[in-house]
Amino acid sequence: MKILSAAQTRKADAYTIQHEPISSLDLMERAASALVDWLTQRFSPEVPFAIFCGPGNNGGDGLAAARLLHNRGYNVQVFLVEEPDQTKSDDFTQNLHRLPQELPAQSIQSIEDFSELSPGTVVLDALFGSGLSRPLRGVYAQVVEKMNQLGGTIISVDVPSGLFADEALLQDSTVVQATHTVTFEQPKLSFLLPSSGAYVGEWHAVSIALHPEYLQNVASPYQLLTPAFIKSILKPRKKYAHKGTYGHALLIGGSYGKLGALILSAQAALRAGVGLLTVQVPQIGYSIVQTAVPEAMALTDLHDLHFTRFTGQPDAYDCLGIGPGLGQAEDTRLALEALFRLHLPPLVLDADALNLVAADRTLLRTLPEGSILTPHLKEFERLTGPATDDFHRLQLLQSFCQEHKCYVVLKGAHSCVGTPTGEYYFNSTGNPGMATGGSGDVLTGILTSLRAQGYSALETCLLGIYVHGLAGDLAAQEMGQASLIASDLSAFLGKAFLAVEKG
Ligand SMILES: NC(=O)C1=CN([C@@H]2O[C@H](COP(=O)(O)OP(=O)(O)OC[C@H]3O[C@@H](n4cnc5c(N)ncnc54)[C@H](OP(=O)(O)O)[C@@H]3O)[C@@H](O)[C@H]2O)[C@H](O)CC1
Ligand SMILES: [K+]
Repeated sequence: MKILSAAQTRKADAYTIQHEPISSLDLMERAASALVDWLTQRFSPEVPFAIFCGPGNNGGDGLAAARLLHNRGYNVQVFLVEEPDQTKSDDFTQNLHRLPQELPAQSIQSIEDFSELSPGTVVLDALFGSGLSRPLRGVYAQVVEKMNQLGGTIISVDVPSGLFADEALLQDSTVVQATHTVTFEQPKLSFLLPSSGAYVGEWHAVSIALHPEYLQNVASPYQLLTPAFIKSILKPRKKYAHKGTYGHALLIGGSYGKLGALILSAQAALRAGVGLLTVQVPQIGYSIVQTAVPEAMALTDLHDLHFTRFTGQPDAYDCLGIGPGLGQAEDTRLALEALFRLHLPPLVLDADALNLVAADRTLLRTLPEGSILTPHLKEFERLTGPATDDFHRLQLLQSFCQEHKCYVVLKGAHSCVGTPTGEYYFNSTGNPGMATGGSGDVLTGILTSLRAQGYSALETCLLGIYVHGLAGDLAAQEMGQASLIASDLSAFLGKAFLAVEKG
């Protein structure tokens, strides 16, 4: 699913109005009824609504929704938040005139006009949407602060007021803290980024049937992963397959006290379908891995406690994953330097391998093309330096991937895959229960496994993050988020793949 900028959304509107054709007022009516359908499915007519409308078409949506809710028997109050002589959009004005007599719009021109709401009132935030052009000030900021203080349910129409759809927030901006955001057609880019996304609550995209031609042809570097798209990547298994058909992966990692990370990766790699798996561990890990992961073959390092030299044959493997529990000893760094000088199969680098690369620019310069790196925000910052905000971080992601011709899985609530050709893919699965030790090691195992099975680097990243998050969602449905641990992710991988196959 393409993520459109605010400007592209406006062009989509205009294209739809022109080519459907449909009047802008009727498109607003279509948006408002999609919003009201969403509301009436979740709130019964006993629930009172207070609808706060701004001066533009976001406010117009609010007015139209007020009328539709009122006509369906809901108890609605309408408030117009306005600055003196601020121009109103045409469709706003038309919908203001359409309000029934018994539903007067009350004007709020200063915070003193803000009357108390009855307990349990649901606030509908229709102040500003994709047309926000500057931070909220004056009565708008005061009303938003009051809304947030009420502590009740707030449903934002299209975008939480005060948030830009595709630009960073300025320091100490006033923004609605939404419980839910009902957005039209697609999520906005700011919904998928950590700091701005925190205001959105749960977002729900409702279709308003924007013209498909525009959506098909518009160019956007930003995509949100969908079940159908992921299903199109999944390769079906062949009847006459043998274990060699599904590749041979190698995982290097584990060090004193951190063997578990490597074991989690190994179990995940097997559950993600690789045909053969070999792990290289320090001497202390030999009997541990042979016991914990009997399906894996084991190589040992000469050193007792950590990785100091690759002891296998590179061309025996279809993908090499390195990093889980690796440690950052000096002789491990040297071993990585020597490894990068070999002719290697495709690489997946995680955790300590990333930190070693970040600390040594020569390692970064010799990073093989097409490698997959899986940093979390902190590890990424070590690679590129600090980002001023989430949008700046996306620029750093793009230039890093282009400079090093690599793929980066930037892990987070909506993990983002950066590519050497400048695209960004946002994940749509996963939950906060996955913020637990070892979750990243499982992802490394999945990615190494998929790459060894012959998926391209990009397919590996997209399918890998999707099933990793989906396994987490399926596990959380059974055990809740707090009790979810990394090994549950591997345990639910099979169900995740089955769910992807079903589509
Ligand atoms: N395809 C769709 O998604 C559809 C969306 N719809 C709704 O339309 C809004 C976008 O409407 P728009 O009128 O472009 O923008 P807003 O309603 O967000 O507000 C713009 C007006 O507000 C003024 N403004 C902007 N920022 C501020 C501010 N910080 N303080 C005060 N006033 C502000 C702006 O005036 P300026 O000229 O001063 O910038 C505008 O007057 C979208 O979000 C959806 O809700 C359609 O209903 C259907 C299709
Ligand atoms: K809004």
